[in-house]
Amino acid sequence: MLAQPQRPLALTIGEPAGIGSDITLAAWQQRTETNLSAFYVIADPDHLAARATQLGLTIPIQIVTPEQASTAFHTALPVVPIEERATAQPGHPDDSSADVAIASIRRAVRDVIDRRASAIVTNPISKVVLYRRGFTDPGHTEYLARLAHEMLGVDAMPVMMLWCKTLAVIPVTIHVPLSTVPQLLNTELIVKTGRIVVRELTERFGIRTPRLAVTGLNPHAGENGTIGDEEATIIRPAIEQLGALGIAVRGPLPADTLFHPAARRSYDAALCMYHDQALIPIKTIAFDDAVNVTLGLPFVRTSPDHGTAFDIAGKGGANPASLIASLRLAARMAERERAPAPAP
Ligand SMILES: NC(=O)C1=CN([C@@H]2O[C@H](COP(=O)(O)OP(=O)(O)OC[C@H]3O[C@@H](n4cnc5c(N)ncnc54)[C@H](O)[C@@H]3O)[C@@H](O)[C@H]2O)C=CC1
Ligand SMILES: NCC(=O)COP(=O)(O)O
Repeated sequence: MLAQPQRPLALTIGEPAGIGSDITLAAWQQRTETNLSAFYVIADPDHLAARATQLGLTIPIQIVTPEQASTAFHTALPVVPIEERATAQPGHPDDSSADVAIASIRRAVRDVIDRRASAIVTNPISKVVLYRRGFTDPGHTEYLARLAHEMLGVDAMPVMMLWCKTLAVIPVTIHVPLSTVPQLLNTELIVKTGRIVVRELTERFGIRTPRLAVTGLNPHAGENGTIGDEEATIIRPAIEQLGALGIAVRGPLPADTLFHPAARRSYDAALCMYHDQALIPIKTIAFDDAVNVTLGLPFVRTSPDHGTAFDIAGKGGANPASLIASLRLAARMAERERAPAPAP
């Protein structure tokens, strides 16, 4: 069977006052030397053009349908327009911000479900701006699962993974207050998360037998129960269940010694108990080009590891490397999805 031509990637604009526009323009400019697959950005074209002017860039912008994007991509930045008008100045989100960000995400999901796009790449949103508008999900990760249910009828458990070439980390609990982590952690959650990670590292990353390392929650992984008992009551039973499923898994391991180079070579992904335990190590070693991947969804979604960077938006200092890495990884994952399965 012949493979069909690759569909373009759908890129959301994110928070209009953030650096989403800056790094999108820069990524398109670097499309040849970074070997980018075609993408289109879902945005207010006038707002994007104004940002290019603010940055002193001369970049051709072409309004397209998703079907026209791959052809246009060679000579212009393809923009699929949304109805909502963005009015926010760099660094200053306004009343238009949340509606634009949400409309862009919804359109991207629609396009990937309707097979006009091969995968979704999201620019950073400002969570607090969305919350003020009544947005009830903690972030993209959970919102995309909600949209998968709303638009596709699929019940997905989304799993956040931050990935770079030498490390993959998964926060089992995500955007929750640290004080609630011990109540939210449970054996079933760790097992379900671990199973999704192993399935997707196999299917979407081509790792035949993924090796998991699981952190403890407490210092020194509880020091045999003398510094907390979550390792014994919650985490170790989860590791035993994952092991009984044939998964290569170790732990609970002290988190403070799990991320030096030699330790990192001993596993393919680290399951961590809370957000900062996972994200601090990867943002420390690879802030410029780590990628946020949502596992567990019925479509591919990646995103830069950083946020809206209001302090530098529109000023010319935004590094597009993490967005470029996100576009490249999404294209690779979508390509793997598209490849015909090997004969049994
Ligand atoms: N996927 C998403 O939508 C994400 C959204 N956020 C949101 O972003 C907002 C701001 O978050 P912060 O914690 O301030 O983190 P941030 O990543 O936006 O900024 C932290 C520091 O890194 C710098 N920085 C970030 N990206 C950069 C780039 N590409 N090039 C050069 N410098 C860069 C910023 O200028 C700032 O000094 C929050 O509202 C948060 O919710 C944060 C992470 C991911
Ligand atoms: N700290 C990572 C982050 O905030 C990304 O969240 P999401 O919007 O991708 O769910």
